[in-house]
Amino acid sequence: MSTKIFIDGAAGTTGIQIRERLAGRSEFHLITLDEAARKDDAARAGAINEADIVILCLPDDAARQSVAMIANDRTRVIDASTAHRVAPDWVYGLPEIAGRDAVADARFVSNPGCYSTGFIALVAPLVAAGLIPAGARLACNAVSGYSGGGKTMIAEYEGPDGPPSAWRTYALTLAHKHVPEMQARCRLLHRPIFVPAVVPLYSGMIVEVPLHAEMLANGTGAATLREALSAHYAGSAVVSVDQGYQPATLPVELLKDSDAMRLFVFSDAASEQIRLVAALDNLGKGASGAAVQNLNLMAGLPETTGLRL
Ligand SMILES: NC(=O)C1=CN([C@@H]2O[C@H](COP(=O)(O)OP(=O)(O)OC[C@H]3O[C@@H](n4cnc5c(N)ncnc54)[C@H](OP(=O)(O)O)[C@@H]3O)[C@@H](O)[C@H]2O)C=CC1
Ligand SMILES: CC(=O)N[C@@H](CCC(=O)OP(=O)(O)O)C(=O)O
Repeated sequence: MSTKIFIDGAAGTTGIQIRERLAGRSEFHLITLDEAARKDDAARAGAINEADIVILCLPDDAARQSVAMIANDRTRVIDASTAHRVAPDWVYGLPEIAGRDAVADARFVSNPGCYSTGFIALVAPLVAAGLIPAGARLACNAVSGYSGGGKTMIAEYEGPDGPPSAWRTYALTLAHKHVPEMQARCRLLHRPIFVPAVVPLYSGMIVEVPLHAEMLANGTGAATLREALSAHYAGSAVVSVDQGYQPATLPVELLKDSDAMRLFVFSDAASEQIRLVAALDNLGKGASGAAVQNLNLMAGLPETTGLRL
């Protein structure tokens, strides 16, 4: 029997990419609403309560509204929005950190933010291993393709006047919506300083955490960090850790159109300064690819089915 799926927000950027990844998959039956009904609350409530698993690809308030529409004890949820990412009764949908079984068994799964995926993948295993102290005051620089801002930013960058900028930084209030999940899911005592930027590329992402060796547990250098990350992600078909790869540059397009994520540990010869770097696609492991990976686990299927690896 196929699992009934409803994507609430299926006409949006993340929703469309999830539908593309599910096309032709006989394990799933997709419940759809036509254009006239897709924002009709009664129609959405009907679809939500008919579904076995609902994937929310909506703004935060609409996502909260969808969850409130559940009137049974059976429908399970994957929420791509920020609404439930630090909620205690939701499993954080980064199976490489939360655990595959936790995601597979969960009723409510919160899909991570795209930047948070890179940051948490780099930092959480190193904090857990005691190599980055929980009290470390971290910074995170990142660059994203403009689809990260959904339909509104796509319209801005693809409008008649062309892209508004070749590179622009933002979150200048230091209150970006991903910071709470970054801190909580890495078990850090202090908020990281988050410095994101957006470029005129549809999708792609680099997330970086610069470190001084003095910030780390005694004697920890780049090799130790790389070994710890390699051990943590051993056996993962989605997340890989590059061994001693030292290119001169790393383009934001590196993992464009892929659902995988590559992690790097760069250092100077003396290992006194280190750059932890994650490359992913904001719509791949950063959103739709991650949602399909979580969906596979929740449906009892191999986690990489249908992913672009
Ligand atoms: N883009 C990305 O890289 C990532 C996005 N996310 C998150 O995923 C969610 C979706 O983002 P994204 O796909 O980019 O956003 P989009 O703006 O591209 O799509 C959102 C969709 O939701 C629809 N919608 C809005 N309100 C309602 C409502 N009340 N009922 C039904 N549908 C509604 C919109 O309708 P309409 O078409 O009429 O505007 C639109 O189709 C957001 O919470 C976002 O933060 C998470 C990780 C990465
Ligand atoms: C380039 C850009 O604007 N990116 C978005 C984050 C995209 C993402 O991860 O979405 P959610 O956290 O909303 O789910 C931003 O910084 O707000």
